[in-house]
Amino acid sequence: MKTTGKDIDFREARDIMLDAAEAVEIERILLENCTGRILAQDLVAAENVPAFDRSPYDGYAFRAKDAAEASYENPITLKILEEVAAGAVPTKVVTEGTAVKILTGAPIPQGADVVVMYEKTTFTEKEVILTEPVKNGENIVRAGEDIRLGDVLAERGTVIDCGIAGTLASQGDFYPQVYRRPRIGLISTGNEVVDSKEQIPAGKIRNTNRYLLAAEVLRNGCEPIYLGRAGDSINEIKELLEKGLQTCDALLLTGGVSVGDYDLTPTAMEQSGIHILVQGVGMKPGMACAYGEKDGKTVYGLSGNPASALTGFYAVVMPVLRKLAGRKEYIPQEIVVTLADDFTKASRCTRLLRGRLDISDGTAKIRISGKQGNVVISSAIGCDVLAIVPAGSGPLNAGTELKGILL
Ligand SMILES: Nc1nc2c(c(=O)[nH]1)N[C@H]1C(S)=C(S)[C@@H](COP(=O)(O)OP(=O)(O)OC[C@H]3O[C@@H](n4cnc5c(N)ncnc54)[C@H](O)[C@@H]3O)O[C@H]1N2
Ligand code: MOO
Repeated sequence: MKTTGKDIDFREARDIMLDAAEAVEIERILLENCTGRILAQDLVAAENVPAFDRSPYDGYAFRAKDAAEASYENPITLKILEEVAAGAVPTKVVTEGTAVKILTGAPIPQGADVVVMYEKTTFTEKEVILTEPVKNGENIVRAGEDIRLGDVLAERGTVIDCGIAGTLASQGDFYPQVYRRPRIGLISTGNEVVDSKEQIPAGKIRNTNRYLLAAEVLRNGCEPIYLGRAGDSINEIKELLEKGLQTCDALLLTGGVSVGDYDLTPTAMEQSGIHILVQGVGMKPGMACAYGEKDGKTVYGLSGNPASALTGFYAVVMPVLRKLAGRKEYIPQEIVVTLADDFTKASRCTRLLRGRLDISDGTAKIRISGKQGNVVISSAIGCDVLAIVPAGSGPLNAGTELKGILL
C-alpha cells in the first residue's frame, strides 16, 4: 500500500511503519555491558534472595519465648553458644536459655526465632541479659523476602537499568540474553552539504543532520553508521541506499524529499526497490518526507531541514527504532503539559513544538523557545518533550493545556 498526501496523521504514519518492522535477533553479552540494552528473556527468579533467613542487625539470636517475660525487674540471662559472622554458618542449635551472638547478614541459627540488637542488651563474652520482652519473628529477614523463586521480575523487552542488572547478578546470570543493537545507516543528500571540518566554500553548508540524528539513534539504543553523502544524483543516492540495505537494519536519509527539481530521494528509493508506504505527513515541521520498506528493512527519507528531520524522527522513526531494538513499550508516553509561554502562530495542521519539561512547581509545564522554525536546530538543545498543537489552532496563550510526547 502506498499512502500519499499530507493529510495522514503522524500516528497513522508511525503505525504503518511500525507494522513493517520487527525486532532484531538476540545475543548474549556480559552483564557489565548490559546497562541500556534490552532484555530478551523474561527475568524469572531461579533463586530466593536472600537465600536463607538472616539477621539485619549485630546482636543476639535466641528463642522469643525465653524472653517473653523479660523486664528491668525480671532480667533474663542467656548463655552465648558461639558467634556467627556474615559468611559463616552456625554450628550450634539454640535451645532454651541459650543465644548466639550474630552479626548483620549472618544466617539465623536453628532454634532461634528472634534477634535483638546489641544496644538493647547487656552482655559479656559468655552471657547476654535481656530486660525487655521480644516478639517472635522480630528482626529476621526471611529467605525470599526480596525475591521469591519463580517471581517474574522483568519482562522481555524491558530496558536494563541498575535494578535489572543487580537482580540478574543476584540470580547468578552474568551472561544474559539481550537484543542485538540495530544498525541504523545514515545518508546525507545534497550538493550543498559538506562533511569537512575545515572552512567550507561559499554557498555550502555543514552537515548537521548526520550528527543530530546519530545522537538520537544512539540514545534510542541503536548503532548509527554513517554511509556517506550523496550529491543531487539519483545514482549516487541509490548507491548509498543499496550499500545500506545490505549492511543495516534501517536507513535514515535527509534531504531531497520535497517537490523541487533536485528532490530525488523518493525516486532513488523506488529505483532501489524500496516500496514507499508514506509520502507526506500532516504535521509541521516534518511534513515533507518519504518512508518505505524493502525486505523487512524500513527506510526513512526525512526532510533536509534539521528541525523537520528531527520532528519526523521523534514522531515516526523513534518508535520504530525502539521496536527494532526489542523494546516492549516503543511508543513514547504522552502527558498533559501546560504552555509556559505564548505561541503566537496559528497552526493549520498538527504542529509539534520542541520544548523542555519544567516540573519545578509540581505541575508539568513545557517551556518553548520562540525559535520553532523548520531550519532551527538550537531549540533541540535540552528538548525532552514535544507539545502537540492540534490542527486548526489559532495563537495559543501561556497556560494552554496540550498533550506532550515525552522523548
Ligand atoms: N516549492 C516548495 N518548496 C518547499 C516546500 C514545498 O512544499 N514547496 N516545502 C518546504 C519544506 S516545509 C521543507 S521541510 C523542505 C523539505 O526539503 P527537502 O527535504 O527536499 O530538503 P532539501 O531541499 O534537500 O533541504 C532543505 C534544507 O535543509 C538543508 N540541509 C539538507 N541537508 C542537510 C544536512 N545534512 N545538514 C544540514 N542542513 C541540511 C538544505 O541545505 C536546505 O536548506 O522543502 C521546503 N521547500
Ligand atoms: O514540511 Mo517541512 O517538513 O515543514 O518542515
